[in-house]
Amino acid sequence: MILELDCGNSFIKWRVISEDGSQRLFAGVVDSDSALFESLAAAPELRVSRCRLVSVRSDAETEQLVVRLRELLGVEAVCAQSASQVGMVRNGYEDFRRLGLDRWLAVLGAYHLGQRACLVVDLGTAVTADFISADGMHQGGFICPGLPLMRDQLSTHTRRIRYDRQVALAALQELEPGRSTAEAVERGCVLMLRGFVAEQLLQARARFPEGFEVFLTGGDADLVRDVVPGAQVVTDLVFVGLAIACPLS
Ligand SMILES: Nc1ncnc2c1ncn2[C@@H]1O[C@H](COP(=O)(O)OP(=O)(O)OP(=O)(O)O)[C@@H](O)[C@H]1O
Ligand SMILES: CC(C)(CO)[C@@H](O)C(=O)NCCC(=O)O
Ligand SMILES: [K+]
Repeated sequence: MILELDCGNSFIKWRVISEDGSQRLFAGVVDSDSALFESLAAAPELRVSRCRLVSVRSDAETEQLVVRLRELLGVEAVCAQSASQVGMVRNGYEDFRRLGLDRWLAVLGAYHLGQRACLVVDLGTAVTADFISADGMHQGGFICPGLPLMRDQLSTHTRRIRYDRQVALAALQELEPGRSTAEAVERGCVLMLRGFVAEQLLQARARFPEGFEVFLTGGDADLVRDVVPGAQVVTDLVFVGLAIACPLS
């Protein structure tokens, strides 16, 4: 079994796939290294033989996780590294090492699945958009705060924006002007995301008149999916790229 980890800024997405990669055996989302090991301990008949991971955390945090994987599971994790090119796909950053590895892997995954020009939007702690031309050139992208950061900033920097998490979930049943703080903030922030995605779509249309594929990923992808009819929501997009960047044989 192969353990795959996508270590984001707030959560670790993990999954266990079969040796040949054809089956997804276990999967989960956790908020800490220790929660990860608890989840793995609870997976019945888990036998991890190999491991690959991508991390946008600090080198020290990533190294600490690699050490614990070695100690607790006896596996040597292979970590995705920056590259200026993988296959046809070329990194468009001035300094390719600066492009977030989750973005780079999502770009690799999208181009592999789409086989033509692509727009990739990843909606997590941060929201990112990346453009790839039909011949595999990454043209750069955009970064902005994601939903959790927008909410937090509003409550941190105001006195009276306060509401209950449960109320917040109910507020997103529709997007009419809010009639409570929870509705006003939750819907306002979702509309920011949707506006961002709509703008990326306009840019992609202008850049790629021959047509393009849109990929949405990240925990909040469902909140914007209907902004882009025809978009593919690929929850595992980073893992698709991880398998390309870190082949294990
Ligand atoms: N099962 C889940 N656990 C945690 N968050 C979830 C879950 N399902 C949806 N979400 C949403 O996903 C968002 C977090 O996204 P995601 O897990 O893609 O990113 P992250 O690890 O926080 O950040 P990033 O990978 O961008 O650094 C939260 O805003 C939350 O609302
Ligand atoms: C933008 C995030 C936080 C998204 O997870 C990550 O890709 C990252 O830390 N990137 C480094 C900065 C950059 O991509 O330019
Ligand atoms: K991410």
